Order: sequence, then C-alpha cells, then structure tokens
Amino acid sequence: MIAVRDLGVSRGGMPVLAGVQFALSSGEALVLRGPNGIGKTTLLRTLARLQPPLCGEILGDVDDIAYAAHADGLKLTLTVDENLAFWARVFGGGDPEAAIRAFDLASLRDRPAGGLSAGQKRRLSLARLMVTGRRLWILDEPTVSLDAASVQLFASTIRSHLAAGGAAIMATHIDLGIEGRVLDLAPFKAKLPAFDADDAGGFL
Ligand SMILES: Nc1ncnc2c1ncn2[C@@H]1O[C@H](COP(=O)(O)OP(=O)(O)OP(=O)(O)O)[C@@H](O)[C@H]1O
Repeated sequence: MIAVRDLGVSRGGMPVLAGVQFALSSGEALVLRGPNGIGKTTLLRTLARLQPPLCGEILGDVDDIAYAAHADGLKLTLTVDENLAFWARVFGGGDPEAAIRAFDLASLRDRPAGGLSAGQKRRLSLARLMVTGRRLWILDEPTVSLDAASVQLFASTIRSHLAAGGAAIMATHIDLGIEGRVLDLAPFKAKLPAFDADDAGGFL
C-alpha cells in the first residue's frame, strides 16, 4: 500500500532522517519508535505528502491516506454528529454511526466539539478516520489524552481496520497490543553536514 525507498526528510531546512526504507501491505501496521526529536512527526508528515521529501521515493496513492496529527483538527462550533457528517461528506466515505459506536460517542453526539474534554476530542478525532473510507491511516501519537478504556477502543478499531484490508503507520510510545512491525528510527538519524572551519572566516 505504501513503500519508501532511501527516504530523507528535513525539518526547518535541516536533514532529520536519511535512508529510511520500508514497505507496508494491506492488513499491516507499522509502529515508529525513537526518542523525542528523532523525526517521527517529520516522517509521518512526509509520508502524508504534507511536506516534500529531501530525497528518495514514496510509492503509493496519496488518495489512500487519512492523516491524524497531534492537533485534533475538529470543527469546534459543530456538534460531534455534525463533525462526522461533515467529514463523511468531504471524503464520501464510511458510516458515521459505526464511528460513533466504535468510540463510544453516543452520549456526546449533540455537544459542540469545542465543549469536549481533551480525551473526548481525541476520540472524535480518531472516529473521523473511520468516516474517511481511506485505507492507510497515518497517526501521530493517537493515544495522547485517552484513558485506558479509550485506548482499548482505539486498539480494537485499528484491529478491525487491518482485518478489513486497511493499513496503519503510527508513532506511539505505548504498546497497543496490536500485531505489527516496529521501525526504530535511531539508525536513520541524519548526519549533520561537516563543519568547515575555513568557511567560518573571521568568526572563530
Ligand atoms: N517547527 C520546527 N522548526 C524547526 N525544527 C523543528 C520544528 N519542529 C521540530 N523541529 C526539529 O525537527 C526534529 C524532528 O522533530 P519531530 O517533531 O519530527 O520529532 P519527533 O520524533 O516526532 O519528536 P517527539 O517524540 O518529541 O514528538 C527535531 O530535532 C526538532 O527539534
């Protein structure tokens, strides 16, 4: 569903990761691991084509991708129901009622998203993925703000998505109990360009 060859990514003009390679098929999950600042968000944004790669290739259809960033990206004045209906209309995808059930949102359906708690907003944001109908979910720290029960709802949604032929790439520090591969990004840390003292002129 997606394959990456010799990919280099950058942030703020600086190389962050180099030589990243992997391929992911339908039904598979890939978890990105690595310390703070290694480049998980930068890689996910690049895979979602929100920023261009520094070098290398990303193979796969961008229209397969639904991306959920750190920020929840909700329409704060719309209700839970209206948010899901909006995204279902935009993507022409899945069933909002299934998403409401999967993330236990029935009792919140008439509440404006702006009036939800952080964890409730996160549940709505993840429910949104289901109505996109997209096959490849790219998720940045999806469980932030979720309580233990909501983490289980999320894990079970991911399992169903994989079983239905979807795929997921996510950065998370917690073990979701999902069968999947782990990609440690530490070995792909980009080397900074060598410092040339001659170029520093009279500044040293
Ligand atoms: N807005 C920015 N401008 C410039 N550099 C940035 C910016 N945001 C992040 N960086 C730098 O880019 C590098 C990669 O950051 P990134 O957010 O991708 O890491 P991460 O692995 O997702 O980190 P975390 O686990 O803390 O979320 C880091 O060295 C970081 O300092």
